Amino acid sequence: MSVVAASDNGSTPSKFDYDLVIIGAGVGGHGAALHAVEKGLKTAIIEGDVVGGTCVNRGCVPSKALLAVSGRLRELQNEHHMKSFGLQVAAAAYDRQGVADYANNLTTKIRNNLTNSLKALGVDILTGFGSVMGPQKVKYGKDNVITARDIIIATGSVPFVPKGIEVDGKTVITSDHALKLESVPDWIVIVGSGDIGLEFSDVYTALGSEITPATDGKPVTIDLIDAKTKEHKDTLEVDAALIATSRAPFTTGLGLENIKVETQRGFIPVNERTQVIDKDGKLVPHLYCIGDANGKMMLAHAVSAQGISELVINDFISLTVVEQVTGKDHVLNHLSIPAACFTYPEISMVGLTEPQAKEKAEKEGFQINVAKTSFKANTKALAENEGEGIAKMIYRPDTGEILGVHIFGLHAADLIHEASNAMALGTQVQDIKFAVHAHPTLSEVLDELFKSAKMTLAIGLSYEVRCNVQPVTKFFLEQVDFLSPAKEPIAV
Ligand SMILES: Cc1cc2nc3c(=O)[nH]c(=O)nc-3n(C[C@H](O)[C@H](O)[C@H](O)COP(=O)(O)OP(=O)(O)OC[C@H]3O[C@@H](n4cnc5c(N)ncnc54)[C@H](O)[C@@H]3O)c2cc1C
Repeated sequence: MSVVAASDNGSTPSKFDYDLVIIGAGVGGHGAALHAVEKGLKTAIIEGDVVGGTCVNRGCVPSKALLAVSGRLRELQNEHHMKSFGLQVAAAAYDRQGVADYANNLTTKIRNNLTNSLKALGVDILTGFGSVMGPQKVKYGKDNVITARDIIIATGSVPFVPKGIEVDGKTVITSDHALKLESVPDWIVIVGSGDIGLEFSDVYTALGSEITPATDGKPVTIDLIDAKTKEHKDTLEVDAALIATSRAPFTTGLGLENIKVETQRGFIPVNERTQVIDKDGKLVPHLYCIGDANGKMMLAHAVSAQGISELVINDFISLTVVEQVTGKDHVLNHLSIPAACFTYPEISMVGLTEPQAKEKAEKEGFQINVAKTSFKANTKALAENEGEGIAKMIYRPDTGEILGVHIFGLHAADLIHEASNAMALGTQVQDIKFAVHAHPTLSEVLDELFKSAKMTLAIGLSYEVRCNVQPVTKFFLEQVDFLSPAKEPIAV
């Protein structure tokens, strides 16, 4: 590696220290680095803090550890639920520090795994704050400059705190603080009801906090102002407030002005292939931005998918001639990426909501149908005494295209993948309904959903997808319809 003076700026280097340099070792940077090395690229990753980024250190991992513990506690404390199983449980309690340690230990373990995997594969981990100095040139730490054929920015995001709110880390906190579980306030207000706010409300309620507001003499005062009229509605006095009002991209100090890139509300503009776009609308050669910093979809698995997207890697390969590019142009379909909220019960979704699908249908001139099933009829859910839940699918009855699936119920976050994979692979309802599901499993909720869809053939015949509509049968149905138009669905 050559380390040159920081003042050596601007011109395009003729040979490079690395094939690929990634700024930020969160899930996005980590995933991209592993795949780049797999493809034979000499790769470095620059990290200003600790490997693993938000997901591992301040996001998915510790929050899911806390949810796992609090979920168990909630179940054990639910006497009615336990009795229905014929179980008697002595008063369940918890040790706050023990719960905090559990989450922290898991974080450390996964962070170490990630760091070791990078080292084992020969990725250089360069420590320090990174910035782009010019085309294919990056600075990190105090004065170290390296060159790279390609650069990926994967600098992620930080909690967004609206103006006027002062975070002190003790009584007014963000998710960064809350995940350490240094206290369990009696009365806490969660500002923001996105997935982070909802998940923390699950954790705190299970651990005994009161999420609704509060009595006098408390350290935190919250004024409720009507967002539209600005009229003062109420004042709450509580022990603590968790500010969970979304995330802001972490893109300051990245030297974007050196490559004529202007952020949009802090996000780095990219095209559908995550190539960075400059202020004149032109692509910046050899520069990509993945993950929360581009704002396309602020979820760990979406970030990883962007990082390992074949297009990005193929592009590097073609440049480094490690392999021949097969000409595959893979653009990640963000609509097929599932999202989940790990509350009790879980919520998951993929694709369009019903209003979004309606809008698209009106614009493009097609019909949509909605199918619904309940967990109440699912044997496994009933055996678990968890029959509360629904699944819903929005689809095109003329083509069988699945437009969106939403699930609310036990293990919804796991169940969604059958739908998201179907959408990613373009599988249609009339095909997936033949897939066989083991009994008794929760996956039968989706099986029922697919089977309950009602299709309409192009010539106007309705039939239930429950029948075996292979191409020959379809043809037969069409003939029947042609000879003697049927008004009622025909079940075969
Ligand atoms: C409480 C919480 C729970 C979440 N739960 C889930 C979940 O269940 N499922 C899910 O899919 N997503 C979840 N997320 C979102 C998920 O964590 C993020 O989408 C994901 O971590 C983004 O990855 P990233 O690689 O883009 O950025 P990050 O993970 O934020 O990583 C960016 C890295 O870049 C480093 N960095 C930044 N700037 C520089 C610089 N200039 N130089 C050097 N290093 C730099 C940072 O230190 C950081 O390590 C959660 C988030 C939070 C906050």
